[in-house]
Amino acid sequence: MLPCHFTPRPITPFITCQLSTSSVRTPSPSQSTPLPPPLLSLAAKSTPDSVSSPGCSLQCTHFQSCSGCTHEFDLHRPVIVEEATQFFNDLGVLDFTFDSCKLWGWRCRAKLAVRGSSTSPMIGLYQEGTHNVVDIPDCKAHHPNINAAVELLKRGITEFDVEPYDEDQGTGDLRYVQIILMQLAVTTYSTSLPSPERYKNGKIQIALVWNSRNETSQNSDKLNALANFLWKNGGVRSNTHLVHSVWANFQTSTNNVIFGNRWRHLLGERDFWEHVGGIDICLTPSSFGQANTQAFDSLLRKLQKYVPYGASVADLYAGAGVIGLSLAATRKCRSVKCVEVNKESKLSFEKTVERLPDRVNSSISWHHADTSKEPLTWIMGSDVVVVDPPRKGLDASLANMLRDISSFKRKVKSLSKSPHLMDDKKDEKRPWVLRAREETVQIGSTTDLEPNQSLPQTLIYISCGWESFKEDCKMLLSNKAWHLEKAHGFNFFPGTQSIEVLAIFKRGQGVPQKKKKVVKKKKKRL
Ligand SMILES: C[S@@+](CC[C@H](N)C(=O)[O-])C[C@H]1O[C@@H](n2cnc3c(N)ncnc32)[C@H](O)[C@@H]1O
Repeated sequence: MLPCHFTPRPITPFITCQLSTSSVRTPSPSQSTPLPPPLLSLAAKSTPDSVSSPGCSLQCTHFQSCSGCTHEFDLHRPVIVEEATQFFNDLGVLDFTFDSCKLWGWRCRAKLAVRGSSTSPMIGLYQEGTHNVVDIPDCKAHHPNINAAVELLKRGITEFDVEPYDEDQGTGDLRYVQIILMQLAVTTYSTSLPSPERYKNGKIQIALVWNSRNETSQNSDKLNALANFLWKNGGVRSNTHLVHSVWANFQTSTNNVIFGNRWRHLLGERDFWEHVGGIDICLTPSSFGQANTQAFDSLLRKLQKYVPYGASVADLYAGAGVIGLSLAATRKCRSVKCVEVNKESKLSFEKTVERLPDRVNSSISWHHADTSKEPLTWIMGSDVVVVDPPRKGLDASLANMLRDISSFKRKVKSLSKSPHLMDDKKDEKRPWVLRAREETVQIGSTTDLEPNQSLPQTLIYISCGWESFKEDCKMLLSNKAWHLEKAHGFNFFPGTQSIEVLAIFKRGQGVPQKKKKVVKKKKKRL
C-alpha cells in the first residue's frame, strides 16, 4: 500500500479518499492489459495534500499525446478544488467537501475514433486541436474491460479486413466505437452482490458506428462478420465473457457528429442494466449515461439526503430520469416529474420504471420537452427542483425564472393548470406543448394529487461545468430569493480539471454558517 501524504492548507475542504483499485481486474483476452497503478485503500476524511504524491499520479504512457487527461499528478485533488473551496467559502459555505472517488479505471463509457488501416488500426482520442487519432490501448482512465474490448476489436478489424474510416476521403467502414461497461447482467441479476464485485465483473456493450446508411448497405457482411467475431471471442460462451451485447449505428454524414439516427441491436442481450442510486436503471446505447458510474452513485447517495421524505420533485434535464426515479424509490416521493429534450431517453425511462421496487408508490411522469420553454410550468407544485444541465449550464429562461421566483406567486395561480400537462385545453396550438403531451409517460395516479400551486423551497444543482456553474450560482443568488446551503464536489474525471458539483440552494436569505471554534484544551497540570 502506498502512502498518501497530507499537509494542511489554509482553506481546506473535507476530502474523502477512496483510492482502491483492487476491484479492477484485467481480463484482456491476451492478458496484455497492464494492471492499473498500485493499490491505495484509504477511506478517510482528511485535509488535502500539498505535495505531489507518487501514489496519486496517473502513470499513463499515453499522457501528453492523448487529449483525455490534462493532469498527471495529485489525481485525488484537482487544482480546481482550491478555487471551488474559496468560491463556496465566499458564499458562506464553510464546509465544502470533496470526494476523490476512484482514481484509475473509473471510466465506464468511452467513445473512441477508429482510424489507421485494417492491418494496423488505431482506436483512441484525437490529439488536442487536431483530427489525428492517438491509439490508447493502455489508457489508465478506462475500466480495464474497456481496454480489453478495444484489443479484441482490433483483432477483429484485422482478421476481417475492416477498413477504418478515412475522414479526408470519407471512405472506410468503421468510424467510431462506443464501449460501455455494465455492472449488472440481467441473467445474473443480483443487487445483493457488493458493488466492487459488480464493478470488477462488468460486461461490455459495444456499439460500432458504421459508415453506411443501414444494415443492408454494401459491406454489411463485414459488419456482421465483425460483430460475430466479437461475440464468439468475447460473448457469453467465450472464455473471457467480456461482451454483453453488440450494436450498430449507421452514420454517413461528413460532419463531426459521432452517431447517426439509426441503431440496430445485433447480438447479445438487448437491455443493459446498471445499479445506481439504489435502483436498477436501463440504458440504451443512444441515451445519456454518466461516464463515472461509481462517482455518480456517491453523488446520488449524498443528494438523496437533501430531499425530504414524501416531497414532490421536478427533475429537469432528466435524461432517462435516473435522479428522479432514484428519489422516488429512496425518499418515497409524492410525485416526480422528469423533463428531458432527448426523445431517445424515453424507452430507458419506461424500462427502469418497470423494475422499480413494488413499494414505490409515487406519481411519476416523464416529459419529452425543452425545459427552457415556459419553465415555470415545470416546477410549479414541486417542493424540490433538481437541475442537471449540460456543461454550458442552465438555459437563460430557466435561470431567470429561478432567480425571480419570489415574484411569481400571482402568476402561478393563473398557470395552475399547466398547459404542458393538462389535456382539457383543446385549442392548444404550440407545437412544443403538443409534442410534450404526446410523449408524456405517466405512471401512478394523478387524481390523488391535490392541485398544488406551491413553488419549490429547495433547488438542487448538479453541475459538470465549473465555469458555467459559477455564473449560474451568482445569478441565482443575485435577487436574494435563494441562499446556498451546502456544496459538495466529486472527482468525476480524475486526470482532468473538471469536477462535478452538487449544490443545495434554499429559499430565502438563510443564516450564515459560523466558523467552527477551535476549542483549545487546557493543559493538565502535572
Ligand atoms: C448532464 S445530462 C443529465 C442527464 C441525467 N440527469 C442523468 O444524470 O442521467 C443533461 C441532459 O439534459 C438534456 N437537455 C439539454 N438541454 C435540455 C433542455 N433545454 N430541456 C430538457 N433537457 C435538456 C440532455 O439531453 C441531457 O440528457
